Amino acid sequence: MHIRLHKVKNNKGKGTMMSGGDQEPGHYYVGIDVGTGSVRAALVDQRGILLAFAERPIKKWEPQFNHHEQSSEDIWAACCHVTKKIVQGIDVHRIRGLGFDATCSLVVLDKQFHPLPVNHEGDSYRNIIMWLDHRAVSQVHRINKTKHDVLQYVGGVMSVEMQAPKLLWLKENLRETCWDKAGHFFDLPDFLSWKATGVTARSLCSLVCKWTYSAEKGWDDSFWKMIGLEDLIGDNYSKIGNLVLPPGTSLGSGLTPEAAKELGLPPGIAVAASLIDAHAGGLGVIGADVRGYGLVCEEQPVTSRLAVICGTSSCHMGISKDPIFVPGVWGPYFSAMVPGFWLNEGGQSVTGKLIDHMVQSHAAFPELQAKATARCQSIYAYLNSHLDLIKKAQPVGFLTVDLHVWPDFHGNRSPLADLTLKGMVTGLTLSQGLDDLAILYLATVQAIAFGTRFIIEAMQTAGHSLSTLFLCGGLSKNPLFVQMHADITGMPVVLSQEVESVLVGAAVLGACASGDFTSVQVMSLEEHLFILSHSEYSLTLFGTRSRG
Ligand SMILES: Nc1ncnc2c1ncn2[C@@H]1O[C@H](COP(=O)(O)OP(=O)(O)O)[C@@H](O)[C@H]1O
Ligand SMILES: O=C(CO)[C@H](O)[C@H](O)COP(=O)(O)O
Repeated sequence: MHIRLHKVKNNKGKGTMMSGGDQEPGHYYVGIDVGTGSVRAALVDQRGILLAFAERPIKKWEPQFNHHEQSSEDIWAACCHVTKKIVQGIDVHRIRGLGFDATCSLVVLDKQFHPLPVNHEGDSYRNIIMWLDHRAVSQVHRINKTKHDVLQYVGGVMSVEMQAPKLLWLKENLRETCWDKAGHFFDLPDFLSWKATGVTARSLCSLVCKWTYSAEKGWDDSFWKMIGLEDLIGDNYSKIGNLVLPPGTSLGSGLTPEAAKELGLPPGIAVAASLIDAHAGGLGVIGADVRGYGLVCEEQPVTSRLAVICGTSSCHMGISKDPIFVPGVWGPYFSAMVPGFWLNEGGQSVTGKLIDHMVQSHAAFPELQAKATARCQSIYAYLNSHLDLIKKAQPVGFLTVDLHVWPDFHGNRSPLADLTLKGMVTGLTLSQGLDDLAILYLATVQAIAFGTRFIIEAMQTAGHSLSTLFLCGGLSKNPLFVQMHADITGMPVVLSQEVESVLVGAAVLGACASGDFTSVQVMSLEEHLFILSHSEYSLTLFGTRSRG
């Protein structure tokens, strides 16, 4: 069976400015999404429709193997650049709110809010330890050996990608140049809302998901004492956050005059407590209105949906009314994504990054680039059409019969929760041509999709009842990636017609903070189906093919 594609609603105004000609003047909201590789901004209207979009790459450093760093100044400058672009030519006084989402990277500032170095070189421009940084291996092993109760709420095992091991690494390795001088440790989403408002409040999303904060009980002093970071308890946790707000809450007096000037927005507009990027994507898609398309999830509670946010990494977000403990899957986190629901977050630490790595490091990559450029196609569009040609000779299921990839090139986040795992490829031959590259690419995509199936099976075994996937993020623009997820999980995959769903999630935060909407979960349609504020959400549906 081939992919079926239904446009179910009009994508009015996409990519254009609302001119006021055929539309009533209304309110606008700005969403800013800081991914691993770039910053994106969008102008979104009251119906959740994206009117303008801009993107800018951000810098990354890898000074040593497994050390990944960024700069908060570089990221803020990119936020300003893209925001100025999307508001060009519009009446900025119609903008009512601003929301940020970002990767869960660790930003370090001194007591005067100046950047501090997180590296042995003492380069304070590089003041961010990125989420995928695996420098704190020894620290996370020691943290896990404590078997402290807070670990139950991160899948039973803390990940090296969370903040506690990174903080301990800074204390043990950069005591004088960083730790002793530090005044503020922020998750990147919270750094951005502080930069915009001057308010140091943290989002419940960041602190619950990455810092062991409990929505019900707050910080646990005994954990920080047990792991040797008792100094963070002082001054009522002022360095890591003592005012914790639900995502979408309006912060202080809104956008400061200084930040307003830098972003090209009016001062005083509402700025929301932020979300981690995967959670903004989850919020952007999980509540979509799918009535009328014959999907099994139409008759099921929202807890039957799994949002999969696929960019550099993939994050698998499933919600439940009661806490579900899934070994090796992060959470359960209360109210960290959808208010009032528990969240489990499965993940694969590198997916887009793995595909890019496999393709770019192959001997036939220069040939691929040259051929794709000659056809004005992206390398992935070219590879997908090349696979279509090969498939004419052999059915797709047979192409990778002898070639298998184990995708844990950066450890396994879920459900094995083992950072020491490595990647593998079996079935290699001496062939180095374009066919070989295309088939290796296919095997990599299939391996990632099997990884998703593995996570889903762990979640189902623990008590989730999942039936439908909702994909978003850069990889959801790749039809092969989407189709393999449908084939290999045996589940239908729903895509939004608005491909920038993560940004819609960020703008929903701004809309909520503005007071124009009462909650990020504003409309209750039926007892078990809700939609977010973007009620005209448009969908593209992909059919399911049977396994094998
Ligand atoms: N049109 C596309 N086709 C195939 N892959 C894509 C496409 N667009 C983006 N990607 C892949 O998606 C990944 C980046 O996704 P994105 O959501 O932008 O990442 P991040 O949020 O981590 O910065 C990269 O691996 C990139 O190669
Ligand atoms: O840990 C995560 C979410 O909890 C994400 O993997 C991290 O934020 C990076 O996201 P992306 O792959 O979209 O850049």
